[in-house]
Amino acid sequence: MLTLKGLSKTYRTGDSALNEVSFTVPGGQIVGLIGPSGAGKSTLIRCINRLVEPTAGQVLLGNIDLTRLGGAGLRTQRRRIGMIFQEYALVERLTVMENVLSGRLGYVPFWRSWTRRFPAEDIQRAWALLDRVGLMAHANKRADALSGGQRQRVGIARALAQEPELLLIDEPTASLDPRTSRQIMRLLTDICAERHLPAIVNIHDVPLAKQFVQRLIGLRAGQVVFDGAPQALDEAMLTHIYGEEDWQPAAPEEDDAPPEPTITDARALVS
Ligand SMILES: Nc1ncnc2c1ncn2[C@@H]1O[C@H](COP(=O)(O)OP(=O)(O)OP(=O)(O)O)[C@@H](O)[C@H]1O
Repeated sequence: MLTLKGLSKTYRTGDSALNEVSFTVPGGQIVGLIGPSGAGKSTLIRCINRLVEPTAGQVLLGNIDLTRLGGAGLRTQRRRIGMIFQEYALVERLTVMENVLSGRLGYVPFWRSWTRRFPAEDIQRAWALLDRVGLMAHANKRADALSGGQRQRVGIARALAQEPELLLIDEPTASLDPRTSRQIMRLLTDICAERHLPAIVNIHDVPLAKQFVQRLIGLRAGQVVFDGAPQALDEAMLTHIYGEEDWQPAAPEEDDAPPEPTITDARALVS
């Protein structure tokens, strides 16, 4: 379980990016984080894994407050957080298997990682994960030979190889077509449920988020202005969160159906 208590961040420039953000994400739940550009979504994700130093507040993973840690303690606790990125962040010249195993690097002694000698149980775990994400047949391919959807599957398997207790997912589908985006969101929600993992997904595509997550949190100017089920997120609330900014993604190409003929068109056909 992840709990944020009064999390705030003011950058040195004076920009107040987060203002007293508090919420809890129980195991198995994916929260979709939405909001206009500059609302503080990336800052929130980065304050959780301490890539950005919060100005105030607590980040509790289980019962450990990550904001109090530094040095080795922080490094150890960061292993508990799996990250999944928009641009996958794979090592292109390494194989799929090697990329997945790199999720274990925080656990193996330096000399082993340097010689890429991973313990047998790590390799077994990596095979099981590749099976789960549907990439068994691609284990020995180089990452740069994969499609976008396959790369994101590697990114997911790598994050899981870490055996995380929390997933932070940043725009996982922003580089993917609509169909692949739905497959990736389905895989993520299934995996979180199976493993009882809490997750936060920063997502621009509100309709896609509404389709797959059980809970949405809307940020506006660093504050939580919506926290609830997708069904409760109506047009009025979306306008409140986004103001003038458009929350609709571009019309998906594959769903482009020919326009329904109007009555006038139909008459023209029979005349
Ligand atoms: N390194 C930084 N230094 C100073 N201000 C920053 C920094 N990073 C972000 N900000 C400011 O903090 C606020 C929140 O930015 P953030 O990137 O978290 O928003 P976001 O919701 O992720 O936006 P987007 O959807 O465009 O990525 C903005 O006002 C931004 O200008």
